[in-house]
Amino acid sequence: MSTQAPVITVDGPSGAGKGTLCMLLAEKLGWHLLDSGAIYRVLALAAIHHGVNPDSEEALVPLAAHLDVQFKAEGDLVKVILEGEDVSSELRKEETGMAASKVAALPRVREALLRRQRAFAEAPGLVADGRDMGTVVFPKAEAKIFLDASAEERAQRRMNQLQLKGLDVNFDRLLSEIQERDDRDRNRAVAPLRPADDAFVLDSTSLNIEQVLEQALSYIESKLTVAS
Ligand SMILES: Nc1ncnc2c1ncn2[C@@H]1O[C@H](COP(=O)(O)OP(=O)(O)O)[C@@H](O)[C@H]1O
Ligand SMILES: Nc1ccn([C@@H]2O[C@H](COP(=O)(O)OP(=O)(O)O)[C@@H](O)[C@H]2O)c(=O)n1
Repeated sequence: MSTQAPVITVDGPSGAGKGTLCMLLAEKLGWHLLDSGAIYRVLALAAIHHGVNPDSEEALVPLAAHLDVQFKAEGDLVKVILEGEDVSSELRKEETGMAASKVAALPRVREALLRRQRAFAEAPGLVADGRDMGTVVFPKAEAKIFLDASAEERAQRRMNQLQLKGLDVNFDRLLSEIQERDDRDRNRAVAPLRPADDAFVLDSTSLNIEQVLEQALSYIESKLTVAS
């Protein structure tokens, strides 16, 4: 990898707080942000929109290679445009996350998306959110965080988040969906979810967002000179 810009990776399971932490870090540092999960989610939506079988690696690879997606920052929000259509709200649905974890288990699909993800590493730096940012996409990243939390805490966070959006959600169903996705992400043959050997593992189960940010920043400051 010939990346000039420094990279901070944040990997971990669904609901651990990666997106929240990455947004705060990117804002504080003035760095770019890569939400790699959104790319897998967009691909899953593209497959659904085009009637492509989400189990067919053969059919998904060309779709992944030519994915027409734009991320447009609007204030605090990022609008996701797939083939000219705003798919931002469809993207965050749990069923889209589930479909994403199925397409993400296919090795050639991951391969087809590698270059697109690495292209985000531009000056002054990149904060990258995902499952394999520190292990596969940016193995030479300057700082690597693995953000975790118990499955129950993550389901509770997701439930609060969906309720705030006015959605009617069931805790047991959310918990089992999160566990099913965890199992698929952790046990796939390629780029499984796991901490990089040199990652700082941060368990946020009993930490609030400010405490997570504080611990992440103090780790990053020990690795880089830009965060102070
Ligand atoms: N440490 C924390 N304590 C409580 N809630 C949190 C914490 N970190 C994030 N959250 C909340 O949990 C929800 C899921 O966080 P998010 O950043 O989307 O997780 P992920 O990107 O890992 O799936 C959001 O509503 C977020 O505000
Ligand atoms: N770098 C990444 C990011 C996401 N993914 C897959 O995409 C799915 C959705 O990722 P996400 O980060 O948007 O999900 P949440 O953590 O927000 O629930 C995950 O369950 C993974 O299967 C991946 O395989 N590799």
